[in-house]
Amino acid sequence: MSDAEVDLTDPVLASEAELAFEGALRPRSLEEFVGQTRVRGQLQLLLSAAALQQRTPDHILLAGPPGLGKTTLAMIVAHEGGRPLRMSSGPAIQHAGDLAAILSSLVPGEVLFIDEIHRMARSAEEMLYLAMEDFRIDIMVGKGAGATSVPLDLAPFTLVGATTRAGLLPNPLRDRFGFTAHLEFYDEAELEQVLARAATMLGLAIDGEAIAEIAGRCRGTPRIANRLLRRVRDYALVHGGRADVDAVRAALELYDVDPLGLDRLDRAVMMTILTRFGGGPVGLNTLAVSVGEEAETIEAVVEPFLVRIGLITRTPRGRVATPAAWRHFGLVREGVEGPTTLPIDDL
Ligand SMILES: Nc1ncnc2c1ncn2[C@@H]1O[C@H](COP(=O)(O)OP(=O)(O)OP(=O)(O)O)[C@@H](O)[C@H]1O
Ligand SMILES: [Mg+2]
Repeated sequence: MSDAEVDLTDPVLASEAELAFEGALRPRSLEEFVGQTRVRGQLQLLLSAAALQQRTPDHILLAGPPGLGKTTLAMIVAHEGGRPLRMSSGPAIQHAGDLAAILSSLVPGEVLFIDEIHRMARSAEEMLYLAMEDFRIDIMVGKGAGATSVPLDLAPFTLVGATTRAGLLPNPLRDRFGFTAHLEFYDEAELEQVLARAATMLGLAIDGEAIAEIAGRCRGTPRIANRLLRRVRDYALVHGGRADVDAVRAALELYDVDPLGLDRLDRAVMMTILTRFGGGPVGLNTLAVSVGEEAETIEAVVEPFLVRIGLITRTPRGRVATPAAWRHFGLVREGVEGPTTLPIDDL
């Protein structure tokens, strides 16, 4: 998702001012970047080796759900190497010519960030293969029988691609990245660090218990953590109280964020599987139509988190609700004996 767009699937909508603030909260170095220990180590090695040999680092693909730090890492790659950064996105590259214009104007060593790279035009994708491999493109001059292709040398650059749907990238493109980083959801301890850092930057006095409560409810996602923190700040401000655990609970209830961090769309998806399809299996497209949302959003935004917390599983025949899901929503599957509700701690 590009940072210019407001994420409509987010539990708490962001205003423009808040998007700007999100930018200000971005860690600027690998050292400041919380969590993703594995990816951080891998990136560190790749960047240090390139620096030692004084060459441009290999191309990097960053894959994972929205809000886990892909754009942030792309900026860090440029910043750590002291390289200029050019930002573009798949949807902005609808013709090979759009890409040729960008590639031919890169300066040596520049980092080219293409967000949502899976949404780039096919013709541009093919141009990119050659550019990534040989730092060269072929430009077509003229039309019809008289058309000729003219090779154009490019400055060496590092491509950083980001995608929420690595599976949609054609193999030839995926294979040309020297390294693919799969970003994972953050655990609660890491999210607490993200929140503590953001609270300091916001000048918000908040206690550890309140931070832990938010960390447990932000879908393993730093972007959501930062947004929920701002809603808690608002709540404390308006009610003239402290940003304590009561303020967190009240604010998050107001914004429909449940104790597991599920937002309205997550719950709509779960309730559809549970009540309309008897727990599944249900196919992705059927599910998307039933909740009135794009299949891509369900697959990239909603599903990874529901799978991760064990509420659904993906099977070849479709999505299936787990026993934990029936319990969380206090429902009983038809034909199955059992208690109607269990405390959430049992999940
Ligand atoms: N590891 C981290 N440590 C601290 N803050 C982080 C971290 N990762 C992300 N953030 C915060 O979360 C926000 C969202 O991160 P970012 O924009 O990089 O996500 P993204 O993966 O590019 O999302 P999208 O797929 O929607 O573009 C940033 O403003 C940043 O402050
Ligand atoms: Mg991004």
